[in-house]
Parts: sequence; structure tokens; C-alpha cells
Amino acid sequence: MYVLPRQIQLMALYPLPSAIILNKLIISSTSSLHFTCRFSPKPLIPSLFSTTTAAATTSSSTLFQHHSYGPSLYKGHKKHQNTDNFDEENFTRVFDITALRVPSEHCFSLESKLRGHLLNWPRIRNIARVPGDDIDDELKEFIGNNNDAETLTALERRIYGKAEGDGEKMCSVLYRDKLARTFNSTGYVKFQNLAKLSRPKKSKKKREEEEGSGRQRKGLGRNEMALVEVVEEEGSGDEDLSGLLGDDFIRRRKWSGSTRLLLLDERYANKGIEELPEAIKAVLKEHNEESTRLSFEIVRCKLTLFYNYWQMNEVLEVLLPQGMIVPSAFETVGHIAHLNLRDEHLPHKKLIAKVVLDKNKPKIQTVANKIDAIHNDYRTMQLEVLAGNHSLVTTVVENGLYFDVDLATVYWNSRLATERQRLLSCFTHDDVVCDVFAGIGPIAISAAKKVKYVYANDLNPSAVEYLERNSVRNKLERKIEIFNMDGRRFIDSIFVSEKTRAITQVVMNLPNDAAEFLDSFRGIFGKRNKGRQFTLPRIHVYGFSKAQDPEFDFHEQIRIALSEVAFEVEMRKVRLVAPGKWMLCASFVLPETVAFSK
Ligand SMILES: C[S@@+](CC[C@H](N)C(=O)[O-])C[C@H]1O[C@@H](n2cnc3c(N)ncnc32)[C@H](O)[C@@H]1O
Repeated sequence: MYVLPRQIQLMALYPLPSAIILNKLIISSTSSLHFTCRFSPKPLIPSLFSTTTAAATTSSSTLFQHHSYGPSLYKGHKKHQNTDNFDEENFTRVFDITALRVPSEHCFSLESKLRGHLLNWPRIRNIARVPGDDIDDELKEFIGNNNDAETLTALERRIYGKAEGDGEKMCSVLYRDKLARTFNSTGYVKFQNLAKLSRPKKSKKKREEEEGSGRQRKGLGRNEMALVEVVEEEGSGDEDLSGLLGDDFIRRRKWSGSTRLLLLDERYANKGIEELPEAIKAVLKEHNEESTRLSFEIVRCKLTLFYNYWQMNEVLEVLLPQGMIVPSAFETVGHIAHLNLRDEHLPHKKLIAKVVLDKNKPKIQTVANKIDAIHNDYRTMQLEVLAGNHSLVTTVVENGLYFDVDLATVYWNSRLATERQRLLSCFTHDDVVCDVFAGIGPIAISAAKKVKYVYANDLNPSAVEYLERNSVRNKLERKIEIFNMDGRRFIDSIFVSEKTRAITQVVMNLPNDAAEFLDSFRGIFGKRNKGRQFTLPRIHVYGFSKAQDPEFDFHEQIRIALSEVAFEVEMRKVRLVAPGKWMLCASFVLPETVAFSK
């Protein structure tokens, strides 16, 4: 099963639309605790997801109980609900959380001290940055370390020609002119954001973006999972540094150095300072005593989790009818995911495939469903492509080698990679290997890298084409001879031919029927010049058994096929392919009596 790992990205956006400063706590060495509650906290109302499939209207209370901690699609506020189609916006959930705005240089030490009180949601960093937390490096240099009130006031005077209460704001032309004169030439050139000063504060496009869907907002592309925004009062009318520091600079009365948000655990959402545990207050006080200019704020935030945040099973759980088993596993071959859907899933197959594709891109580009058990001679899978690109030709890397595969026309099973490795580990560089059912060559080509020589055969012309292509691709074509014939004929001709090197290992990987091919070995050396030297090959034959004692049963099949009982067989269970059905591998040296029988 393949589960794609993902990275959380907390996006910085432009100043926030809606506006409430809920609780504000300022701790400084000169002040005691201030707590202002401008608005009464809103209780968190769990909002449920009603899906496009009628049957997915699961009872709210039940679901909420099941998801009491951590993010869930059954919690948070929905942005909007489009009931007609599968719409990624339907999976956006907004959570109210409380955060501590702390000086950036202290965020890591505070993070470790506040462990247990911080948000502990998968893939969400509990240290967040929002617009306005940082300042351009050029400006930082300009301010130096003196970001105390006096320096900041002086900076404001230099930028705006005034400080708070000094009178009217300058027009932008004069302002720019003044700024250009204020900075020396080096400073001006280095000052990236100066160009923005003459730009209108909010472009039409930006206003439209803001009014339109949240997904169109600046910096919020397809790959973002989460966004932290501080809920602050809009349009305070205060002069701000946004022109100078860029559009992302948040409006704040005073910039007091770089800050970060420490996201508090969800249980503190909408809580005031008095309601926070003593442990948090004690940590803040302790830090406060260490520095003369530390200030901490309790801020109310919105944490938005987008469609990209949710795992495949979480999305499918709300999309599929209640009680239906959510398909959670699939196999991958290169860029192709192949599902094995149950009958009950079939009416939803396209939806399931879309989610599998979305949640596993870019590694997965095609999602297909296996529509039938493998019955045909070439052991190919019957696949129906449900989502993504329709090509079933892909490349698999195994054992450091590249294998091109067309799943529509050839056999491939990634699950056998370990078994192939085990088998290869039995070979030495003196071996000459004969692969009777080679497919596109995972054993034959890997063996060619290690052994002296390989004879590889398959009945399927397409498999042989890929076998040739893969041997060339891996630059091993000089060590492999490829045949396209029935296994029985191949065994017969390869052992009879005088040109053939002495074969030491034979691989027979056609578990459904391989044992039936064993009788081909009867008398193979009897047909040849008796005066010659013969090497009895070691045969590795695969088979299935549903018997109570699968090893014994497979052993029996081999004895019957060879009409011989007195020889040693090493038997291994490879894997359980279905309930009660084992795949086995039997290895034995071809008995002399069989090889020379008449
Ligand atoms: C289970 S696959 C194994 C392929 C390869 N060894 C692998 O591990 O991927 C069996 C292969 O035997 C081939 N095959 C089936 N019947 C055959 C026959 N009578 N003679 C030769 N090859 C045959 C199929 O085309 C298929 O590629």
C-alpha cells in the first residue's frame, strides 16, 4: 500500500478581512497583566458535512462524539457548501483557535516549555507565521537592534513625515519623494518595496479576489493544506507600515520586532487569559522577567484546513454512504494505482478514484480498478482506468534496475519483489540461469547483472518485447538470450541444444501451472550424447496450494509430475494470496533418474 507523505504549509496572506481582537494580553517588565476582552467569546459550534451522496447524511451527534479531539471534517465551520458536484471547497473547515504572539527569538524555547498546551494536530506546525510577523532584512538593518518605542516613532516620522497625532498624512508623491531623499543611494537601490509605495493600496484584482473564492487568494495555490490567520480589527485608520514593508504587512499600532504565533491546544479556543492554565501564565511571566522588552499577546486565530489537508480515508468517509467500508489500500506499479474495489463500491468508483488520485499526486498519475481475476494465459490484469491519464505503460524501479511495463498487455506484480530478491541471493556469478516464464524480466534481468549468463523465455509476445527493451535499457542485453515460445518447447530445446551453456539454475514462475511443466525435464539428457558432461540444474518452481498442509500438497504435485519420489525438496511458503491459498516455492536438484529417463 502506498501512502503519500505530505508537508504542511502555513500560508502568509494579505491583511485579514474580518476583525475582532478578542483577548489581548500584554506582559512587559514595567506593566502588570493587562487583559482586555472586547467581545465575548463565541462558542465553537461543530458543523457537520452533508455530502453530495444522499446516504452520507450521518447523524451529527454521533459523528461529533467520534471526533472529539483533533481536526475532523465533522468539526469546524464550513466556508460554503456546493451540493451539486464534488467540490474541493466543500472540504474547507475553519477552526477557531487561540494563539500566543511571542517574540520570534523565544518561540522555540517557549514551544518546548509549553508542550502539552500547544496544538497537536497532525501535519500542522504549532509555530505559525502570519503577515506582518517579519520585516524586510534591509529594514531590519536600518532599524538595527533598537526596535524600542523611540526608534520606531522616529522611523514613522521619517517615513510619513509625522508620528501619531502629528497631523495629516502626506500625499503619496511627496511621500515617495521624501523617502527617496531620506535614504542614501545605496539604501534606495536595495529597498525592494519602495516601488510599491506609489501603487494603489488595493488593486481591483485583489479586491475581486478577496470577494471571490478563498482559493483564488494570493499565494493560495492547489498545494496548500492549511492557513493561519489572526482575527484582527480591520481598517483601524491608523497609519501603518504596509506601503514600506509590502502589502503583506499587517496593520498594527506598533511593530515591536519579529514575532511568531504559538498555536494553543484546541481546548483553549476562545478562552480568555484567566481561563488559561497557570502553567502557561507562569511560563510567560518567567520569560518576561528575563527580558526588558518582551511582549506577549493572546490573539484569536482562524485555522483553515483545505481539501489538501485531509487524508484519503477522511475524505472518502464523508463522501461514501454511511457504513460502507472505505477503500484504503491499493497497489502501485510505477505511476499507476490499481484498486480492487468491492461490488458495493462500484457505483462510486469514479469518485473514489478521483480522491485516490488527488491524494497521491504527483506520484500517482493513473487510477485503475481491477475488473476481473486473472484468468488468461499471459496472466495480465483486466484494468479499467477510472481517473488520471489513460496510459497503462509505466516504469518500475526494482533492485536498481528499470523495467518498462504495459499493464494492459503484460504481467507484473510488485508484491513479489522480496521473493525475487531472495531467489537472486541464491545465485552466484558462476551460474547460468534459465527463466522459463520470464515475463518482462524482473528475475532474468536482475540475474543477468549477477550471474554468468541467462536464457529467458515467455509465451507472450508483448512480454518478450518488453523483456528485450528492458535488457537493453539496463545494458544487460549481452548477457541474456531471449526466446518467445511455449515453456515446454523451450525446456526441451534449450537443454538439447549443443550451443547452450551448462544451465545450473532453472526458474519456473507460473504458479498456476508450472508444476505441470516439470515432466518436460524427463529424459532431457537422455536425448543427448551420453559421452558429454552434464550438470544437473537446480530447479525453483512456484505453485499454489489450498490444502490443509500446503507444503506436503505441493511436494506431491512435484513428485507426480516428475514420476519420482526419492529426492530432496526445499519447500517455502511465499505468501498467502487469498484466504487459505498459499503461494509456495520448491527448490530441488533435478534427479538424475529423471534427467536420463527414457
Ligand atoms: C506469473 S508470470 C511471471 C513473470 C515473471 N517471472 C515475473 O515475476 O514477473 C508468468 C509468465 O508466464 C508466461 N506464460 C504463461 N504461459 C506460458 C507458457 N505456456 N509458456 C511460456 N510462458 C508462459 C506469461 O505470459 C507470464 O508472463
